[in-house]
Amino acid sequence: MGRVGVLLLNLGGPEKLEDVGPFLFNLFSDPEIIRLPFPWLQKPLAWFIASRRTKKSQENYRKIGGGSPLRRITEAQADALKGQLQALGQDAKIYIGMRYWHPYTEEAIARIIQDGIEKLVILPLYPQFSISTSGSSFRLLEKLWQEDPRLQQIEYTVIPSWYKQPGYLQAMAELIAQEIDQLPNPHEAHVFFSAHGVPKSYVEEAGDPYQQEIEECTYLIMRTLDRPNAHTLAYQSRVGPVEWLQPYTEDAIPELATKGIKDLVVVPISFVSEHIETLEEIDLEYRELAEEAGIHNFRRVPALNTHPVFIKALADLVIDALKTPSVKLSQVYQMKKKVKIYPPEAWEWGITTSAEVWNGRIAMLGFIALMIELITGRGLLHMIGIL
Ligand SMILES: C=CC1=C(C)c2cc3[nH]c(cc4nc(cc5[nH]c(cc1n2)c(C)c5CCC(=O)O)C(CCC(=O)O)=C4C)c(C)c3C=C
Ligand SMILES: [Fe+2]
Ligand SMILES: [Fe+2]
Repeated sequence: MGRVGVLLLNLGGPEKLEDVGPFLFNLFSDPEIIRLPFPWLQKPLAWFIASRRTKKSQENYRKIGGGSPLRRITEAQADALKGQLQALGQDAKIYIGMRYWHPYTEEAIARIIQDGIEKLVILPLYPQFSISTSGSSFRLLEKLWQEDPRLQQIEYTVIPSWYKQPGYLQAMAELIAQEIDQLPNPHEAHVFFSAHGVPKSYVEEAGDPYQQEIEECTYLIMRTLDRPNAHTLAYQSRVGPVEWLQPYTEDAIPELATKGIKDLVVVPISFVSEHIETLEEIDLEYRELAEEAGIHNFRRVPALNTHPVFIKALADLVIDALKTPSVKLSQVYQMKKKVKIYPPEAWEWGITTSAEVWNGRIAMLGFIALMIELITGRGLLHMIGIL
């Protein structure tokens, strides 16, 4: 085998408070995060939503130490994975490609080319597939592949999702068992899975397999845990006015309290690293909500981070992927076959590489100037006689 690389895909997070605004702009510029019927609206709307959200989001990042720990944790996972692969006799270079912040996917790809990688495994750090997460990174990669003939020389394979991997299930079950056993009445603990939500239309209209994969994953973890405890699945972190997957975590917690539940073990299920939604939303907001509702024993299961059983699971995934026939980026959407691409024409125009963010800002300024001109009846276009 030639030179082997592993590309870990992740979301990225603002490292400092001043990164929050541009990070949110990148996120909302993604047509897989806000699906609009008119692609030209994407950038102006991204700017509008990002600027309205920045202050609130900064306050949350301030509460967890002034920035996201995601880069640091992902780098630690990459180091641990490299070591584990080496122990299994597989040399590989590990690359980190974030979707919305540094180190960007484009930077990782540039280094993969520079290093002369001949065989590449593409591994998203999301156990379950969603259009809005792994799907978005795969689309970006597809675009980069189409644009660069040097990438077409690389033999690559994609791991679309891996929530059934036994080592992953084992590591999750171990962490849950540890928390249950620290409660005064372990058998009464209610295991509360809190998944990151997505808009309901993603599942019902666009065919996102995310909900189904989350439900199956929850079932498999409970089976691996093999305890008689009751469990619930709910969805957290809703953004915007549309309906998201239900039940919402913030409704499900008080409802469990009304049923007399006093001991809760909260399991973040859709993400493998600590991030703002575990450290702020669950640890601060939901804990307070539970306390007010009368749930006094509230424990949160830590994210996997560099849990050795989890790192071994990632290494096994890589080694298996190198042995089996390759999966192409264009096949992923066929495999997740219910997924409809919406709107189709958005992909001609809409993919936002982080390098294009400046174009977006210029487009946004142009749009604002046009709006001002249409409202006031004065401006450049009137001066040159177009309006
Ligand atoms: C599997 C995990 C995730 C899914 C699914 C997901 C969908 C999704 N997210 C937003 C909007 C936001 N996400 C934000 C941060 C964020 N999201 C995830 C994971 C998933 N998102 C992570 C790990 C993080 C945080 C990284 C970190 O900094 O630690 C944010 C920014 C934070 C905030 O302002 O609250 C937004 C906004 C949408 C709209 C969406 C599905 C369409
Ligand atoms: Fe998110
Ligand atoms: Fe979120």
